[in-house]
Amino acid sequence: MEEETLRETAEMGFVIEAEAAAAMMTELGVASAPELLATLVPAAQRLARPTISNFPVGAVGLGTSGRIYIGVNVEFPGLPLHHSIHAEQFLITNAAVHGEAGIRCIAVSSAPCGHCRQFLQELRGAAEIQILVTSDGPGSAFRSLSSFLPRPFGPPDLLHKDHPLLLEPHYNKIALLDGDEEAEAAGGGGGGGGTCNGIGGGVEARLRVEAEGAARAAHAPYSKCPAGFAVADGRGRVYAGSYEESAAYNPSLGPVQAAVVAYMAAGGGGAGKGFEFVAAALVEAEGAVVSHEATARIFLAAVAPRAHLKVYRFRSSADPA
Ligand SMILES: O=c1ccn([C@H]2C[C@H](O)[C@@H](CO)O2)c(=O)[nH]1
Ligand SMILES: [Zn+2]
Repeated sequence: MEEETLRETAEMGFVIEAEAAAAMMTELGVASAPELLATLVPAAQRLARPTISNFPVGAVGLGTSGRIYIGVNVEFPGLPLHHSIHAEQFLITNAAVHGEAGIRCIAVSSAPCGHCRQFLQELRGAAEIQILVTSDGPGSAFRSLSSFLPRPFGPPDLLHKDHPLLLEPHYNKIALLDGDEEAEAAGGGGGGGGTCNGIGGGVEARLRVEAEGAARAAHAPYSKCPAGFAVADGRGRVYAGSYEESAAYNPSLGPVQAAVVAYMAAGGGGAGKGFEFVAAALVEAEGAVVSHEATARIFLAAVAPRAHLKVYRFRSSADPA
């Protein structure tokens, strides 16, 4: 039965539609959706990219829509460890990329680390998120996030209670500067027209539009510096991710990592394959107190050295939502 599950999950990738989840429950003789999550964890682990640790982590979460989202850890040889993506962060970002409104239940292969317990605080109703650790054995049960992290520090310490949280809609005001202003803002380095690296203007335009949309949707209430990143593969397909901040700052997930999640969730970068990025775009505020440009350049130099990066700026508005 496990082999069958593995095969099906590999076919369905990182998102399982509600109908497909129901069919899997019937096929596997599983009584409830949360029970199905635990059953899928080994298959999720097989999608991980632990190229440094060789320690695959798989996380499987149930969305309020009934969809199931998979998360895996992703490591990047040649880069500092803080560029790594934890499975739980991948799961939440995967849900965000697909417009999911909430995650209430997660099964994960090993105990969530402190950094992930903190990252999950960004979700509305975090205390009640139910987590099951499959390595705890067959008798293990779902337990609330508040039992994993009692007395948390989180969004209520810094934000008004009505402020949108992660996975809730964000409409940050982003109006890109035009080419000339942008060249000035970038010190002459980021502006100008034309195409680079043999990338068609159509792809370049889509990268800009997708990165801008991702910046509009970013959760950056602490720095007020929303940002979005988009990458294009060799076939002209574009994947975008939004910056996701944590109230505790360090567990924040950068827009570059979020775009990697979007790329992998769509089937890119599987085991044995590299990250075939040929071009990228970053959208962030001019003079942003939190900037991702240097990090994005370091990341691309290590992971996809041929990829050309264009940086687009917008004039920072006083109050991004
Ligand atoms: O909560 C956790 C703890 C660890 N890892 C990953 C990070 C790294 O890739 C590897 C070893 O720590 O496991 C996760 O994905 N989630
Ligand atoms: Zn973690």
